[in-house]
Amino acid sequence: MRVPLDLQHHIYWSFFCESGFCWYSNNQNGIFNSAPLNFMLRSIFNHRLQTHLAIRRYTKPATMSLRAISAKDAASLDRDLMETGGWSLDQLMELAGLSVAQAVWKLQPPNAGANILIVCGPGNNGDGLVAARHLSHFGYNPSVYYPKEGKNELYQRLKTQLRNLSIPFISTEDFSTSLKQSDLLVDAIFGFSFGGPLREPFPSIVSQIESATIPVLSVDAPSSWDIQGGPPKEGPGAKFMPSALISLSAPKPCVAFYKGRHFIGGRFLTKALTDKYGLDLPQYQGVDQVLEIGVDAEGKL
Ligand SMILES: NC(=O)C1=CN([C@@H]2O[C@H](COP(=O)(O)OP(=O)(O)OC[C@H]3O[C@@H](n4cnc5c(N)ncnc54)[C@H](OP(=O)(O)O)[C@@H]3O)[C@@H](O)[C@H]2O)[C@H](O)CC1
Ligand SMILES: [K+]
Repeated sequence: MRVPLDLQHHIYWSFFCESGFCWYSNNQNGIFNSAPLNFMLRSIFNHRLQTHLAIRRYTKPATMSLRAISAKDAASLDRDLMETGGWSLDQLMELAGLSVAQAVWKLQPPNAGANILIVCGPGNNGDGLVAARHLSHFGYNPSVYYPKEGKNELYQRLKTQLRNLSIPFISTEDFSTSLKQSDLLVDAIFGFSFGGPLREPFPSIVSQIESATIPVLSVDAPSSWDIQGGPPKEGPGAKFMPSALISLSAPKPCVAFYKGRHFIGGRFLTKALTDKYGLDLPQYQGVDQVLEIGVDAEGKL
């Protein structure tokens, strides 16, 4: 959500003054050691600091926080959508994947780096497969690493669609080279059904992503993180902090451990459903399938 220009001016000015206040505070034994000057500067900086804090409060809605949904409720919400809401899994994954592709665009339009590596997992977090198709149509050069394929025939159809667009599938041998040659990585390995320590072949994959120097966008949760408890205490993923995260439908509790840019996607919820699960209905703008939000999700868990 955009902050109006005049407000931005105030924010920059108050930030400047706040920085000045810190600089001034660190220089009290230097040129600012006269008592009247000291008092005058402190008043000015305090006034500006208060203005800054007031503006921060005023701008809070610009980085709105949305209530989080537990893994159990997220699975139940998906069942509601499909069993009583008239949705099919294909449709939900299509919109989820489209929002992932739009988040990539917002992070990095193709002219800023078009080589996108998408790592897909065996479950529905593989909506990265859908994102790969949209990214190709958006003008990117996506490639997909799909080390353990899911059993659902839907994934085979998605693979066919990607092959028909000549989107390359990367082999395990080529993964580390491909990682070095890419401009951004989409982590679509595990979402809200991940649990327990990583099983093969994922420990080494997560380790490589964790130490990658390119930006990473994680889908629904940083893969290897416990959905409730955040990063593992040790081992692969313990230091994994993707530069961006897109939560689908609603943030998951592990967002409390996350620092970085945060988007919400999956523009298919109704007010009745968000009310049932105690969630917020994101205020998407125009035709956008994705909305940037803050990271301080408030829990209803
Ligand atoms: N409403 C929405 O917002 C929608 C979100 N979608 C996306 O779907 C995922 C949830 O998909 P789901 O299939 O339930 O689960 P995951 O993709 O998170 O993971 C399941 C697979 O992961 C394997 N797994 C689990 N833990 C481990 C582990 N420790 N090590 C290795 N592998 C693991 C699991 O393997 P099993 O052997 O246990 O079966 C599964 O294969 C959600 O997060 C969104 O991204 C959809 O688009 C629908 C709408
Ligand atoms: K993920």
